[in-house]
Amino acid sequence: MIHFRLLRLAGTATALLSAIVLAGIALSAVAIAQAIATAALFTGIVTGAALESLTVATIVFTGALLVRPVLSMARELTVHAVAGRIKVQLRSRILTAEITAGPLASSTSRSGERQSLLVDAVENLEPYFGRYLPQLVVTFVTGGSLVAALIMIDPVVGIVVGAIALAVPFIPRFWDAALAGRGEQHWAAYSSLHADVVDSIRGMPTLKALGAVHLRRQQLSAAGDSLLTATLSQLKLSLVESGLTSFFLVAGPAVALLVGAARVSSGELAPTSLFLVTMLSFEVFRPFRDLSQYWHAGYAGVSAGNRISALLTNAEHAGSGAAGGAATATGVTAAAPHGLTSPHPAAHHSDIAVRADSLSFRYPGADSDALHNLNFTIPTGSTVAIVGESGSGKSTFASAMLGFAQPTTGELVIAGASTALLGHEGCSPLVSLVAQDPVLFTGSIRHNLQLVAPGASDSDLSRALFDAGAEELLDPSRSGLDAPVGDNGGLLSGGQRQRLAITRALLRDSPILLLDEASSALDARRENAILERLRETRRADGSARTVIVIAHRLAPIRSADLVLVFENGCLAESGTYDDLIARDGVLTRLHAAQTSGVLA
Ligand SMILES: Nc1ncnc2c1ncn2[C@@H]1O[C@H](COP(=O)(O)OP(=O)(O)OP(=O)(O)O)[C@@H](O)[C@H]1O
Repeated sequence: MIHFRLLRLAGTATALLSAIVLAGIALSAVAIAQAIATAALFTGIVTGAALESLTVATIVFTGALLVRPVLSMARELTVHAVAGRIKVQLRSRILTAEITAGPLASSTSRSGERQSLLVDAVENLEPYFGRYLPQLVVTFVTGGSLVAALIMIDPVVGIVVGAIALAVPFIPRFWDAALAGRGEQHWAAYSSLHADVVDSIRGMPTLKALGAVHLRRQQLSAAGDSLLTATLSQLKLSLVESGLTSFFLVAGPAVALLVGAARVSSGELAPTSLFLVTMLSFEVFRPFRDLSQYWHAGYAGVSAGNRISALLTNAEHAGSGAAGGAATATGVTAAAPHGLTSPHPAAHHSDIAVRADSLSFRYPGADSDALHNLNFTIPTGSTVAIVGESGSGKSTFASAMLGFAQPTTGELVIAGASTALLGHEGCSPLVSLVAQDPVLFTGSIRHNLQLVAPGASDSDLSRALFDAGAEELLDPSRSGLDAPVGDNGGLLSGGQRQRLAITRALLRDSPILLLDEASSALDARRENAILERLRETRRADGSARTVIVIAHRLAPIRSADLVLVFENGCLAESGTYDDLIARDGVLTRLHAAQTSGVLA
């Protein structure tokens, strides 16, 4: 089972795999030399040869005895070095793929499943690359050479041994498909259980609050049973395979001995050659025996490798769209295909921060657009509010701003450059997103802030906390910047978490700050005060920052320079709050619904 797709996963370590193969072949060569010396010694003893004539055989035998452990150690070290390198490379490729694919791709798969792919699937590939694959090559090289040698000594014994040796790896190929299928089932059951456990741990407070712990326990227990069934079903088939392989491995040398003895009695093989033929026959099957220990690693590696390959291939496809003709936001230009707006050196200083030009976006597999034919401009330095009912496309627009949701048709231009050309890599320095439920990392306030601004001084951090209205976090009685935030900010209130996330975004100093319900945990008065402060803050170079606020609540949008009202993915209306309310359109309806309590 050499899968070339899997070989590609080994990346630059493929060449190093040959070092393991060479060490394996060297070990086999030493074992063969030892076998030949043993045969010579036996023959010498049986025929009563002079001791001096056995000196060479004795030296070879002893030398092989000493060299074998050294070579074994060298091979083990190479296996660990190569496998370690492959794992590091693969994990880094998977993480890069995850980052490139962005939140849209991850929203269609479970985080626990992705976690088991990153940890367990990569771990499963270690024995595949480090043991199974090199041993496969060693087995065919040494087994094939020995059978050829046996044929030269005695064609009949050689052909019989060759035929049995061929049966060992080929007979199991009849149920390859069944084993691969069960391997897939096993992996699916394993990763699903893993994902359920991750979900349960993450959602434990919710499960307890809902009184659903018992039900969840039952579901986990059922998932555990499915995994057990899948494991046993795979194990049964593996055991049949191992049994058959073991039979051939024992029968092979025995048959060689019988055939050799028959050839001796018929006078076609010298009795003294029988020792050599028997010893060499044992050596033909020794690498097969080693290989049979790694059958399981082979199947497990193929199932894991297939999943990793699929993920990487999907990411490459997804990435090729965004990265096609990509240019960095630093002004490196590329030819703009299909008339897209290409980045230019003045991109950061454009008067227009954002321009949607007949922008439409449809999620893969959806039957309607999440964003439909949007046309508007957002001037640089302005504060803009995007409002709309739930599901109207506000967060999808935020994904488009970050280069994750690439326009299905039309164009989204940020600071003079098309997001299709910028890709996520290019959009990221231009747009800092703060989501409603931001992720904080275990550690101190300083640790979370310096994640984006490693060189920022304490006064920079304090100013940013002030600008985000989070100055109470500097309270010395709470250890100030060194105060721990807890697991995902568990030691902070919802509003403090959100303001710390806004501070983090401010420290990135990007031209556009995008707040997606980022202050929803605050009361309206405080939310307004923070937005006012954000309007006043300047970037490090003194230029005005464009602030885009996605809001459910109407209170924070009253003072916005421009309000964009989304409805079913379309731009229903736009203007200042007062103009729109005076127009008595969609915003008025939203306003009325909110004040009457229909909308939250
Ligand atoms: N990952 C996704 N895959 C498929 N469809 C999606 C995905 N995310 C959102 N949608 C759909 O796209 C439409 C717009 O969703 P979006 O999240 O942008 O709305 P929203 O205005 O931000 O809503 P809310 O105010 O509730 O957050 C909805 O119909 C939603 O069901």
